[in-house]
Amino acid sequence: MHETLSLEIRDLTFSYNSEQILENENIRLEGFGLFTVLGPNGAGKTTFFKVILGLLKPLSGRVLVNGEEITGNPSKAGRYMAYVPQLSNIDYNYPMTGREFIEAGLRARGTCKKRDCKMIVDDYLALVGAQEFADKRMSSLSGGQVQRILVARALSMETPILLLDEPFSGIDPRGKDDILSFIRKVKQNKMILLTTHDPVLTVNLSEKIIVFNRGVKAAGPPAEIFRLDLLRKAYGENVLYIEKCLHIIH
Ligand SMILES: Nc1ncnc2c1ncn2[C@@H]1O[C@H](COP(=O)(O)OP(=O)(O)OP(=O)(O)O)[C@@H](O)[C@H]1O
Repeated sequence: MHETLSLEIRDLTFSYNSEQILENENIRLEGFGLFTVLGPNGAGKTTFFKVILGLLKPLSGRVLVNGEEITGNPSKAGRYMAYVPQLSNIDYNYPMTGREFIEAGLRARGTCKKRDCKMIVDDYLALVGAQEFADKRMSSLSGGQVQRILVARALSMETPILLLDEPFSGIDPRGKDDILSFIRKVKQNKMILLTTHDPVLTVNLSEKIIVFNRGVKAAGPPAEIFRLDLLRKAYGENVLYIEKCLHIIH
C-alpha cells in the first residue's frame, strides 16, 4: 500500500437549496486500491464526487489530499484527481477523434510535445483496449467506446487518484469485464473511487465499500459491509435484489 496517499473528508456538508445531500460527513481513505461508493439512484453519489473534485462548494467542511486542503478548488484538486463522469451526464458529440481528444487533454496540461504525444496516447489506448476506434470521430462511437476514450484521457493525466462515476452504466457484459480488468491493473498504483448502484460488480476487487445514501452510512472492507442491515441503510427495507446479492456474495 502507498503510505502517503490519503483522501480525507472532514465534517463535509452540502445541499442543493433545501435538498440535503451531505451532512457533517467524515471519512479517510488511504493508499492504492479500489474504493466503491455504493448506493441507489438519487443517493447523491455524483454530487459527493463533485464536492470532492471542488466543482461544487460545500456549505462547510474540508477535503484534503495528503493533508493539503483542496476544498472548492478544482484546479488544485486536478493536480491529484482525474474524473470520468457518468456517460449519461455528458454530451460527447465532439467533432474530434478519440485520439485528438486525449491529446488535447495532454497538451492543455503541458505534459507532452507533438512527437512524444502519439506514443503516450498509444500506451493509454492500449491499456483500455481502444486502439481500434481511436481514430474515429467521438460522435460516431458507441457509449462503451466513448467510455474507454474518457478513461484513457483520465489515465493520461497521471494523477494518483481516479474518480469513476457509474462506469458500468449502459455497458454490455463484455465491456463490464473489460472495465473490471483495467481496474484490476490500474488499482495497483492508484486510488480509484468508483460509484455504482450494483453491489455485486466490484465487491471482490474493492479494498473498501462506502455505503452511501445522502451521506456515508457505513464504510469498511467488503466482508464487514456486506450485511443486510448495513445495505438496507442505503437501499431501504424489502429490496429483494439486495437480498439476492448477499446470497451471490456469501
Ligand atoms: N444541479 C442540481 N441542482 C439541484 N438538484 C440537483 C442537482 N444535481 C442533482 N440534484 C439532486 O440531488 C440528488 C442526488 O443526485 P445525484 O446525481 O448526486 O445522485 P446519484 O446518486 O449520483 O444518482 P444516480 O445513481 O441516479 O446517478 C437528486 O435528487 C438530484 O435531483
